[in-house]
Amino acid sequence: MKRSIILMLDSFGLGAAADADKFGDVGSDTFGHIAKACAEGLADVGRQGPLKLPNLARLGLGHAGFESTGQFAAGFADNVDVIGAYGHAEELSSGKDTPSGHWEMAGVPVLYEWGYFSDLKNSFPKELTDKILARAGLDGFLGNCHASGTTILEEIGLEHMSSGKPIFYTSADSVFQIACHEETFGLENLYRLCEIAREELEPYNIGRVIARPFIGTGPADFARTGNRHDYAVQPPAPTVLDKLKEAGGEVVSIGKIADIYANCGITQQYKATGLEQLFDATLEQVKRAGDNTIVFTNFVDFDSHYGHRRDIAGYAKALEYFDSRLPELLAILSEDDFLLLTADHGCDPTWKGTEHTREHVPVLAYGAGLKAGSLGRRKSFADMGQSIASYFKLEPMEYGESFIN
Ligand SMILES: O=P(O)(O)O[C@H]1O[C@H](CO)[C@@H](O)[C@H]1O
Ligand SMILES: [Mn+2]
Ligand SMILES: [Mn+2]
Repeated sequence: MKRSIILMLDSFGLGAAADADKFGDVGSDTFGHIAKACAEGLADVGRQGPLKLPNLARLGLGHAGFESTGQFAAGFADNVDVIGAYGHAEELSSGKDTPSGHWEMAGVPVLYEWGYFSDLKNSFPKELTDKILARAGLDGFLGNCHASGTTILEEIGLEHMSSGKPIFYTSADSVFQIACHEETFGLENLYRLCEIAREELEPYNIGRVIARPFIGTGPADFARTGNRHDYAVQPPAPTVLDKLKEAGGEVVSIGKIADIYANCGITQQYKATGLEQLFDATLEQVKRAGDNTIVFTNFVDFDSHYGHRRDIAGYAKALEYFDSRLPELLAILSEDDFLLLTADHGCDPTWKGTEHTREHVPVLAYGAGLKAGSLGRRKSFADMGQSIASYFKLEPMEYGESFIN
């Protein structure tokens, strides 16, 4: 029986990439810097002491980090009995965003430039926002800037509630984000507005429109909800998910995966909010999965709750929780299954600003006849897509080199 389980630890980078200078990210290292802060006692909120990830270490995380950066992350050493095949990968895609990382991992790098709204203030062309507002029957909007999604709610969330004007904001990513209160503005109204924006953004080559619903009564208790919805454009070519679907296989999306691939190549989807629910849903779907199935989960919290929020202790605690659940998954895998743990970009919580960081990502592979040991530095995330194609005996992808025979 052939089944591939992909766990995407959103933003869990493994050290700056060779081209990090183009992004202002030289020296960034999501994993290494979290481990360092933990070892120095600087991440003792809700957890304590050195970063402990024994199960990820057995899959080769510490070793992959060593090969990526030239040094073991604090608390990780080579005296671990590694059971997995481990490596790290460089990104071919031009951007350090979520769709680029996911699509490349599935065999389709993004070699063109996305459109960006690069002005920090007055970020959106008036022509564009006028069209969106007219179609939505709204007489104005707030924001119009680069922002952190939680900070902007503290600043203008109340004004949004009293005026009924949606909050439009962006970031260094190719995104158009709309934050609205779930009750005063309404979730369905927000989704409708995002669909209009998606259509009007067509000429701007923007990767994603993101609905950012929130609840609460004021800055002290505003909270974004799990009803976030991403409206991505379609990948530029069929990914390995499309190929497996076409060949009659099942591709099970858990969490944001279906959104990120614009539903392309997905045959079943399950929503879940938070690491615990996402892990539970993954286990449930792995138990149900038959032959020729991919179960693919995006663990978004690492990125959205901790990386972008520059919350080092929160990130460390989340990693430790994730690690503690891994034995449950390993226990239900059979020898033939192909487990892959990776990331889509970095988001170093010790770094300046609130954006992603251009980093290598881990490639932790287990099962599928793979021998324990190093896979080295992979030239593209697409090596994972190519390996999945090879594992399922699909036509080879255009990009990537398989590490599975
Ligand atoms: O600050 P928040 O709203 O979490 O936004 C972040 O999340 C977006 C999509 O992942 C990124 O582009 C970044 O802007
Ligand atoms: Mn991401
Ligand atoms: Mn992000």
